[in-house]
Amino acid sequence: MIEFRQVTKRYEQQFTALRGVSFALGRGEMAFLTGHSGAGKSTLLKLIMLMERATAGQVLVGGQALEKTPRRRIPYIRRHIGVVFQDHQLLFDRTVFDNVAMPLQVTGVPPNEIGRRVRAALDKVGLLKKEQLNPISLSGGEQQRVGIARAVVNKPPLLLADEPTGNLDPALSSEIMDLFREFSRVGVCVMVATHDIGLIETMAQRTLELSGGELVQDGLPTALETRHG
Ligand SMILES: Nc1ncnc2c1ncn2[C@@H]1O[C@H](COP(=O)(O)OP(=O)(O)OP(=O)(O)O)[C@@H](O)[C@H]1O
Repeated sequence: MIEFRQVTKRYEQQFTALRGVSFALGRGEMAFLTGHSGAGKSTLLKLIMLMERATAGQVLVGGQALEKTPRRRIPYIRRHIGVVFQDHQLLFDRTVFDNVAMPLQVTGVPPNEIGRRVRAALDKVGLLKKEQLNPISLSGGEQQRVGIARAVVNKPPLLLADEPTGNLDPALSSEIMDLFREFSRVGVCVMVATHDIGLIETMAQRTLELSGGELVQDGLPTALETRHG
């Protein structure tokens, strides 16, 4: 689903944010992406979302090499990627339902189909009963779950999350991770960028670690623990 082949990203022809990064993540696979601040995590996610382009090497999403993607195709590619942010970027002037419906409205899905799909997404994150509330009245963990419902409402084959548990306590964080794991079980490829080593260690999932723009680890977190501990 995602493949990096010797990817290098240099900003403004000088600062190298990623250097020779190679890995592949398949359909239904889940992995954490970790590393110190400035290690290149956001840059890696931006390359997948086509918010930045690689300076060298190849990024493939769904088997397609992104460097050949013309600008006009970018919105189409992005529609196949669900994104979850730390601050979840919900709109507080509309209901939970309307927040989740947004990606469908912009692509012109008919209203009764929107209702069906939004409720299916809210059901998956356990928020069906809260569809008419304003997200401001929800807890931080619930707000993050609304963000996840919005990210998956299009049924994207790929789900990216950037520090999705940054503001949550450990119990809520592991609930959110369980949700991601469920999506991966039904075939979604999930990549979660996080600083939270404690969370990674409890999850026993494949972990890609960046350091100074290089991929220094790709494996289970026991290896990470040994290196850091
Ligand atoms: N648009 C840009 N122009 C120039 N340099 C940039 C740009 N974006 C990121 N960088 C630099 O690239 C490096 C990697 O940044 P990136 O945001 O990918 O790191 P990160 O691992 O996500 O960090 P954090 O965990 O703090 O978000 C940093 O040194 C950053 O300053």
